[in-house]
Amino acid sequence: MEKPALSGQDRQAPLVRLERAGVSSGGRWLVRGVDLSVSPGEIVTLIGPNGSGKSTSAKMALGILKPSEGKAERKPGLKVGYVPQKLLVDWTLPLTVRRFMALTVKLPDARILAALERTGAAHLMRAEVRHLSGGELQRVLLARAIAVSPDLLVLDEPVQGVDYSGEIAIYELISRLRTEIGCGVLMISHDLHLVMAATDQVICLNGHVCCRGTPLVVSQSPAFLELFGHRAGAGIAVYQHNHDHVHLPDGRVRHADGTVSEDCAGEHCDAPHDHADQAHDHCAHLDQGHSHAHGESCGQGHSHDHSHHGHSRDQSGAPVKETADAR
Ligand SMILES: Nc1ncnc2c1ncn2[C@@H]1O[C@H](COP(=O)(O)OP(=O)(O)OP(=O)(O)O)[C@@H](O)[C@H]1O
Repeated sequence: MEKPALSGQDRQAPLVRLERAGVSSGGRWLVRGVDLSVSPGEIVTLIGPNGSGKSTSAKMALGILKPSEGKAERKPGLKVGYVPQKLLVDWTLPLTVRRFMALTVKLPDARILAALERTGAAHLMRAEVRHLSGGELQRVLLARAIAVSPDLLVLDEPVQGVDYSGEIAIYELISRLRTEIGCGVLMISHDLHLVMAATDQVICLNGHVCCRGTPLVVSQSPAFLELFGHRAGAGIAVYQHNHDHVHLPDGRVRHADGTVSEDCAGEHCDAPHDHADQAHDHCAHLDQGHSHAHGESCGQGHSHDHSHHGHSRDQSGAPVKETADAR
């Protein structure tokens, strides 16, 4: 494994950086020419079809795979929390969440509980892992990843086996964890239908970097549309909330059309909170698992334009298969 080369105390320095990195195996390139960096507090999402090199790129970033060409650099002493795509667990054996959390890293119960509390899974501490639902398992895996107080979270398909509303809740959770912990996040998403708007950068792979940018830029990029078809571009939902009014410091309200009034009566907003962010990523009620159609009021005291729609997913019902927890 190569040595981390990033010089390190600057908090804004990238936690991890790939430069023109590629891996070849058995005489063929698995992925090539990958440039990416993740800084503290930043979320970078890798998308792309099956076999496009997402996991391979993440493994180069983690140091599990050494690039055959290009560079992979990590901040010295980098602590990584990893949610792998697949787990090596014998599901015929009883295994409680508590034991599972401490399988690869020795963790005191208090730390396990605190991590589970952060992901809304404290009540599952004594549950058997094999009995967890898809969403519960992902919360437990996230808890296990954050229990090591990571600088960087690497999440390989963190919403697999999770239904639509649960998927939004998990994205909300990841976004909140990033803010609370201040870690960087490198996320792999196979799902092209719902990309978290909190993502600072989406990198679309297809054996090489096909396009990159903000979620909206990528969803409209000709390379993305060519790769996935125009239907994917039309169906992709960037999960964001576009508030339709802004509460001004003097208490008045500026509406989407630029007019200003004394209040926001008629806009389903009885909570005088700040709506100034036009695409923020937090809406606590979504953690309770419900969702809204585009432009629909959430009925939770303020009005949103919820842009998550056009979604479908393959529900295998068997979120965890086998192999390779590289933590
Ligand atoms: N250890 C390996 N040896 C040889 N080939 C590999 C190895 N790991 C992955 N590959 C191949 O490399 C390519 C990229 O695989 P990778 O797992 O990175 O894709 P991915 O985008 O994460 O796919 P998926 O969405 O299906 O998980 C695939 O063609 C895969 O078969």
